[in-house]
Amino acid sequence: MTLASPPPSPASSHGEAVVTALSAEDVTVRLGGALIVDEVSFTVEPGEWLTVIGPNGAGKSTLLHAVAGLLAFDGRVRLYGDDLAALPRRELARRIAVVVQSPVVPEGMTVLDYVLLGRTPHIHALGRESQHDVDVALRVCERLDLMPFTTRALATLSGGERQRAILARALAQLAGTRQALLLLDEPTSALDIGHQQEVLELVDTLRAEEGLTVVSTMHELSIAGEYADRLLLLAAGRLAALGPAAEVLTTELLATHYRARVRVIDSESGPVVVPLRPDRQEY
Ligand SMILES: Nc1ncnc2c1ncn2[C@@H]1O[C@H](COP(=O)(O)OP(=O)(O)OP(=O)(O)O)[C@@H](O)[C@H]1O
Repeated sequence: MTLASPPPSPASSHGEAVVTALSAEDVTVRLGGALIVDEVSFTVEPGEWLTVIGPNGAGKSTLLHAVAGLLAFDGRVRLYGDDLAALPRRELARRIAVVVQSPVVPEGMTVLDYVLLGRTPHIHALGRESQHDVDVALRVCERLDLMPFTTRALATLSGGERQRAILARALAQLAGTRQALLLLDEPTSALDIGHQQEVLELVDTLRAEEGLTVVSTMHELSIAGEYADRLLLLAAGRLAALGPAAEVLTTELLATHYRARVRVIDSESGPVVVPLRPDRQEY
C-alpha cells in the first residue's frame, strides 16, 4: 500500500540523472537583523534520514523552515535537482511536508478533517476534496492506527495520538507524490518514551517501505543517533559536524558545543549519551 512518495525516480523533472534528494548550499538566514543560520551546506540522499541536533537557539528550526521554503534565505536549496526558489508554491506544498512543533489546529476539527487538510495542495482552486482524497486520508489513518479517532475532535486526543494525527496529515500531503521530503521539527518532544518509539519506528518503516527522505530536528541525542543515518550538529548557526552518530556524538564535540559533561557509551544500537554529574567520574 503506497501512502507517501513512491521510490524516487533516478531522474529529476529535467531528465538528467540525479542522486541527491536535498541539497543545501550556503544557506543563510537573518531574522530581525540577526544572523541565525550561517552558510550551512549539506546533502541528503533519497531515502536517507538526516537529523539536525544542537543546543537551544542554535538555529535548527530556522534551518528546517528555510529548507521547507517557509522562510526567506540566501544560498540555494535543491529538491531532487529542482531549485526551491523556482518551484511554484503549490508544487512545493505537494513535495515537502513539514511537521512543526506546535501546529495551529482549527478548534473542534475532527481527526479525519485535519488529515484531509493535507490534501489541500492536490485539490483544484475552489474545488472540494474528491473521494480519492478521502480514501487517501482514511488509508493514512488506518496505517497510523487512527481509525478509532477519525470522528473525534483533535483537541480531545492524548499527546501521542495527536502527534500521530499531525504526522498523518503530512503523509496524506505527500501521498502519490514523487521526489518528496518529510521534515520533522522535534516530532517527539511532547511524547513519553513509548510514544517516541512508536512515532519514530513508524517514520522509519515508511522510509523503508515508501522511500521517504526525512530531515528532522531532535534533542534526545541517543535516540537521534539511533534512527538517523547521519547527524548534523549545528552550533550558533554554523555547521559544527556532520556524519554518522559515532562521529558526531563524542564527549569532545558535546563539551564544546553544548557545554555538557557527558559520557558516551558504545552500544549495539549506537552511541548512548549519559550526562555526567560534576562529582562523579563514572556511572
Ligand atoms: N523573528 C526572529 N527575530 C530574531 N531572532 C529570532 C527570530 N526567530 C528566532 N530567532 C532566534 O533565532 C535563534 C534560533 O532559533 P531556532 O528556533 O531556530 O533555534 P533551535 O535550535 O531550533 O532552538 P531550540 O532547540 O531551543 O528549539 C534563537 O536565538 C531565536 O531567538
